[in-house]
Amino acid sequence: MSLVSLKNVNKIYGKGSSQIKSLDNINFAADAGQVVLIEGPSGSGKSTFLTILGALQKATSGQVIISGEEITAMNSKQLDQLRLNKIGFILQSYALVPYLKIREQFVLANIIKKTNNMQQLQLNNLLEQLQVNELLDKYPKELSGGQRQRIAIARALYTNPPIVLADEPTASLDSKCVTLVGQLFQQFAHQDGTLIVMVTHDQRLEQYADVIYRIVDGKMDKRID
Ligand SMILES: Nc1ncnc2c1ncn2[C@@H]1O[C@H](COP(=O)(O)OP(=O)(O)OP(=O)(O)O)[C@@H](O)[C@H]1O
Repeated sequence: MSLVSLKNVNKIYGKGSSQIKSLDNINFAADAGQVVLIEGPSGSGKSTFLTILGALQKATSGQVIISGEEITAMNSKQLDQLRLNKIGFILQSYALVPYLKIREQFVLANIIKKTNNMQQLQLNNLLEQLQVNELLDKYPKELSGGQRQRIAIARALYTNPPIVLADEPTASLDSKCVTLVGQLFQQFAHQDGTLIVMVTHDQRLEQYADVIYRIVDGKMDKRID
């Protein structure tokens, strides 16, 4: 069984004449251990797709199945638990807490999700691999966009989620860092069985993907398998 799947999913924003069909009958499935890339032009529905796949918002119709559970009927508490235990998010906004030093961002993640997080040594290795290990005593505002982005990636991976959903994870990164992140995603997927789903404009990430889909005007096609 697939780790995540969407069946006949539609998403309509707005009402009446101002309606926008952001997702149009999407069928999608992905397995543990895959790096999946979703590309498409601006406004094509990529972020909408990712937020529905991550149970951050509901589809207008269709089924969303995460780890064998159909989420449509879940209440907000159940959805919170599902997201906490199963999904690591890498969002465009980075979602770092502005008044916490970088090391405290990880302490906070450990307070929110208490079990199955990385040991200190694993975290140190991860931060070193992403070349952000010297930044632990800084605040987010003292970092560049690319440094913040790599911290957000480390924080998402820190809790060992079976599913990582990434929205434009390399938008602020130079090519050297794209290589680091691409290799890291492959390592987590192929060695640890993590499912990585990323939506992006960044063609530099294509070489690290096992499967590539394209969304145009809310419709999804598989491009490379
Ligand atoms: N909350 C919302 N309310 C109304 N319309 C929305 C909302 N979110 C997205 N849309 C619309 O849905 C469509 C798809 O948007 P979405 O953000 O998913 O695209 P995208 O491919 O991620 O774009 P980008 O690459 O620019 O981030 C767009 O027409 C957008 O304007």
